[in-house]
Amino acid sequence: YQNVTPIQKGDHVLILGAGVSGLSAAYMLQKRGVAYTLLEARSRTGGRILTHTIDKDTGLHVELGAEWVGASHKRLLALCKELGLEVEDHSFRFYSLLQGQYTTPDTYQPDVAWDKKYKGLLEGFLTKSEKEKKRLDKIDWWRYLVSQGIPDRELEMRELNDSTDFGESIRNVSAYSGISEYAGSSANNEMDFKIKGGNTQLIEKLTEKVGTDKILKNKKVTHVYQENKQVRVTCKDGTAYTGHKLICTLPAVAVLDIQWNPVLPELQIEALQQLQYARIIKSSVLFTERFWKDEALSIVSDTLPHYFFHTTKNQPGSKGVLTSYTIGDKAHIFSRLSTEQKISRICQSLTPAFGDTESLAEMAVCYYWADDKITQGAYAIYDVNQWYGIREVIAQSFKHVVFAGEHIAEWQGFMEGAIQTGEDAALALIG
Ligand SMILES: Cc1cc2nc3c(=O)[nH]c(=O)nc-3n(C[C@H](O)[C@H](O)[C@H](O)COP(=O)(O)OP(=O)(O)OC[C@H]3O[C@@H](n4cnc5c(N)ncnc54)[C@H](O)[C@@H]3O)c2cc1C
Repeated sequence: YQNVTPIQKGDHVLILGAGVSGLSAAYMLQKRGVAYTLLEARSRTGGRILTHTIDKDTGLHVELGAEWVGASHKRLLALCKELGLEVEDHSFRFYSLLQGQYTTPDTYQPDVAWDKKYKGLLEGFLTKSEKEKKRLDKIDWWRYLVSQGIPDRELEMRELNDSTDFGESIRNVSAYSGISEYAGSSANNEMDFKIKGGNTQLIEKLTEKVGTDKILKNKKVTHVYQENKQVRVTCKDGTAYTGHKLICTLPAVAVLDIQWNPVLPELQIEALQQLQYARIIKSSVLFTERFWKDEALSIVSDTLPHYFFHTTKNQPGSKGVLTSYTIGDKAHIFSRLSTEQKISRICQSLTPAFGDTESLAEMAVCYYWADDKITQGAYAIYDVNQWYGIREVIAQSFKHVVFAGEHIAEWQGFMEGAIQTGEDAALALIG
């Protein structure tokens, strides 16, 4: 946030988007006594944090958006503490289901020599120069691993595991993005905790602090006019709001959807157009019993539903929910099935592990983020040449406007990154 002119006493800040980034920005401004208004297109706050009660009788809930709080996510953890929210263990054991063969974690035999080499590559990354990091950004993660001699079976596992993290094949991920993610992550790869009662608790607490009267819902901003000393926005419903500065936390497609006057710099528009968002569908199936027995069950598979985990771990009762987390091309194909077909497909995929379970499935709730009209994807994915090529350009402030959000953060793709950029944008304006 260089070259940002700070606000003056009495100035008013407009914040576009009441996801966790916009709410964190507002909370920071509120603590510093700065006036603000949040404008949110949806009829709810939270954006890509979306807890859903799947079974009203038992209160079992699932996360349709962000799931895990990582052990390295210091700002998120500090915010939870400050707001009196408890985080609970949400880590899993990894089973695998490959070519119809079900394998328990204790029987999986990693390739010892490759394991050692891989650990060395991650450690080595931490001392790499900027020049070397930029070089890594020029090739994809898959090709980089091949160039380092990864055995075929390990490559297959990395593709299945890492594509779950990135939401697309690792051929669409720059080697810089891949290695920096794993070199900087906790032992559980940031799949450590979740907020007790659901991640939406964070949104509710932030909303309380920020003030419901300051958050205007159903306000889809369509135009941003920047004048000499102020910024004016108009919304789809014809209403208009004025401020002295603006924090824009919208995902790339939503930024491009706005008519900017004056227009955004051409390079920034091109960069926003190049940024892809991962195709992810989460399908949560409610079962009448937890036939999988292991509360910490998760299964990496080569089947269409891709990755399964026991979402209701730590939630009481005999009923339970398995969520399938399907990515990329698979997500698109899976999303086009009816809910009944999705349940069947999930149960069929699990047959080698548990036999016929379809009669135990009560219902399912599915959310395909690529079909979300506002985000058009789950989270940003930085392809070859993009981390160093376009991220900074997208993040560049423009007159009275400062940008924030998951897609431009160091902890990109995580709640942590959304919070960090929201807070930092507010601090940059405060000066
Ligand atoms: C399937 C999935 C799984 C995930 N898993 C994890 C995880 O395990 N751990 C983790 O930490 N993170 C995870 N994430 C990422 C995390 O959800 C995001 O990083 C974070 O919630 C993004 O917050 P944000 O405020 O930047 O964006 P958003 O939450 O998208 O907020 C932007 C807001 O802007 C609003 N908006 C858009 N256009 C306009 C407009 N024109 N006018 C007004 N408002 C507008 C939107 O409605 C939205 O509310 C996951 C995300 C998804 C989708």
